[in-house]
Amino acid sequence: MTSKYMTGFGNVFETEALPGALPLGRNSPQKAPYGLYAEQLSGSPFTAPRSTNERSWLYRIRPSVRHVSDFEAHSLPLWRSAPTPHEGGLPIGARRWDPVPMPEASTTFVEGIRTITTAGDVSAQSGMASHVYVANKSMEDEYLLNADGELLFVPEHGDIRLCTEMGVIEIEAGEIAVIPRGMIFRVELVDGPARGYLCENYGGKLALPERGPIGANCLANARDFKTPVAAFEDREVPSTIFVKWCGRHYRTEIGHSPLDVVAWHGNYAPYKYDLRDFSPVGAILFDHPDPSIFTVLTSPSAEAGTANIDFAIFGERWLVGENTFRPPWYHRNIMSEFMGLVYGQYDAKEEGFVPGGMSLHNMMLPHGPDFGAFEKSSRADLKPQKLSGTMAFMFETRLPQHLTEYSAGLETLQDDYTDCWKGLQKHFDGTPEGNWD
Ligand SMILES: O=C(O)Cc1cc(O)ccc1O
Ligand SMILES: [Fe+2]
Repeated sequence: MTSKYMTGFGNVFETEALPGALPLGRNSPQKAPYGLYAEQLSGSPFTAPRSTNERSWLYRIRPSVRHVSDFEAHSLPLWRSAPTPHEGGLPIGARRWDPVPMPEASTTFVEGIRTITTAGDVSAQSGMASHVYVANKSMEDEYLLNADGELLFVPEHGDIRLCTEMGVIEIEAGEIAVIPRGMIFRVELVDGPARGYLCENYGGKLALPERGPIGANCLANARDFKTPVAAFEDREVPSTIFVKWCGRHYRTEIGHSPLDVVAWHGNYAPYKYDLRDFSPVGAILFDHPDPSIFTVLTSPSAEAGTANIDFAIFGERWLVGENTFRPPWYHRNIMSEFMGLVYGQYDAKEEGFVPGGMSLHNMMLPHGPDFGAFEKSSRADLKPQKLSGTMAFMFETRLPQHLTEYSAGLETLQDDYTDCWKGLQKHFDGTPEGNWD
């Protein structure tokens, strides 16, 4: 199956899977074409400024009150929501994990969500959660509605297909997708088991960052984002919708597929993006700029420049800085940094940080290149160097991130991570050159 997309970020789109299904000139005709029901899906308050106002009109076989109405409690103990403070024993300190093991038992995407960190408060619509998903089974006649936040998918292994109310998105490692808050969808596996990272954004919607003096081009360009065309299912089979609402899980049983939107228009919609389309702008003479230059998407908070989440990537690029220590510097940061690796090697941690693995460097806690990276880069011949075949990323938030009981107890948690800095010796000997023997 090849999905079809419309291009642009935040555009007002219109799309119909059957000719004439989209009413012309009005949103709510007395009788919508094909006997469809008209329904508005509001992603922002009605009165939000135009720049952040998001809503779509959906023309569907049944209104969603026929899909999602009677709930029973459901248990998904590993999919947690903020706040989860102080579950992980010692709450602070740098942490790194090898990949979450693939499950042996049959596991769908919903069953395979494992929360690694949470930040903020889901009911206050502020903060986020970093998850890993593992799945070896497609969701069949099963769907998810997450009222708690939009979901940013970062696949690491295995292609997945996101069948949503507003169309079908396929993504592979190197691509991302965002499913808006409240959208119903299911996840299918395209080529076997899948694993990836998931950022659940409780706060302001992910948007393109300002470019400032960079100007009108580069970084993530709006035209490279893709939103699916309308696609609907008219399938009458017993089906389950899982609902996550204020951190609790529910389920509702219905007799048909809820993916029954025949046409839609608006600017509240899912999208995908190929991270390899990102055009990095960096230091072309000296020094290592702040990683914010690699921000793909940002979830704003009410405070300017203080993101609820920045999603930044570290992909292919040239390093050309003269008389420069080229990897990231040592630092402490008021924001907290969850990192993952999709493929390749990360220049500050060539060993130990592997694809599918992850690390957490929390608010104001020190970190930086490991001993090997420091030694190598301090002594390297500074010819232009291409970092190839690599894609690391960061979910960075203004809020501290808390481990869950699950992530603190994961068998793949590296108990020797902080040893990676143990070799860093004193080079100070009172002379301006220092001692580099
Ligand atoms: O800690 C990290 O590896 C992420 C990071 C990368 C970088 O280039 C600069 C700062 C930073 O926090
Ligand atoms: Fe950092």
